[in-house]
Amino acid sequence: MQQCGVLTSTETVTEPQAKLIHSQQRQRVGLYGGTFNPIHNAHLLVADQVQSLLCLNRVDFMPDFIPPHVDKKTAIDAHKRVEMLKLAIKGNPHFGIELTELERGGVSYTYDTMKHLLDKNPLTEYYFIIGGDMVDYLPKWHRINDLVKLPRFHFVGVRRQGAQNETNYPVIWVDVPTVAFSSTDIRHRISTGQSIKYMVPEKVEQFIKEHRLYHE
Ligand SMILES: Nc1ncnc2c1ncn2[C@@H]1O[C@H](COP(=O)(O)OP(=O)(O)OP(=O)(O)O)[C@@H](O)[C@H]1O
Ligand SMILES: O=C(O)c1ccc[n+]([C@@H]2O[C@H](COP(=O)([O-])O)[C@@H](O)[C@H]2O)c1
Repeated sequence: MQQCGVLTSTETVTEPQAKLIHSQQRQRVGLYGGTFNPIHNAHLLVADQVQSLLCLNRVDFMPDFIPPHVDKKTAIDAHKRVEMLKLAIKGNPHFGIELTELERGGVSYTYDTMKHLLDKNPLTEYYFIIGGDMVDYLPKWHRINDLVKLPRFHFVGVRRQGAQNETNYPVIWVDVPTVAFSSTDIRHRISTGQSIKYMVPEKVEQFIKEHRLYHE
């Protein structure tokens, strides 16, 4: 079991120790960007495992406005995606929601988002969580070479079935049990009348039913 505490000392602190203490005072925040159309249990499992394995103070789910993927189908409106996120994370003190991309509007390029968040929060170290499919896609990301050079920014990769899960860009890989399904699978199951029980939190399932989402 990893210890995630902050260093304390009653003795005179040497410079390297001071630097260590200083670095540990920084907030370590995981950012989990996605369309979350809808959020599902694999997202929650990934966020929970990464938070605990990397000793992050918290993980913020960050819904995108227009996903940079050209081939992505239009998602349902942002308000409903956020409502489902709220229901899904309720009660977990390590989970939060970052709304900056919805507030900014337009295409949600991660470089633009990170420039903004890093400037706004100079003591925060960011860990941007991506699935293996997104890792494969990194060469096509907007200003990727500038993004990976940003200070206090790290990519955290989680392997995903069906992806190559390979890159030359710097990625901290975290071993998380693989769960194969996606939001696409869930939307498909709903539109064809199949059960999504245990694939999304119960409250999210209820919300989808009440609002007749994804029924086509
Ligand atoms: N089952 C999974 N295992 C690991 N990572 C996942 C999984 N599902 C989604 N992710 C990752 O979560 C992030 C947000 O994903 P997103 O909201 O697009 O979900 P999705 O299930 O991939 O959706 P869709 O099927 O609509 O593309 C991405 O980095 C994606 O790679
Ligand atoms: O900045 C980019 O070019 C870029 C390209 C692909 C994906 N992303 C981000 O990666 C996250 C996951 O993307 P998606 O398409 O799976 O929702 C989301 O926060 C996107 O904004 C970012």
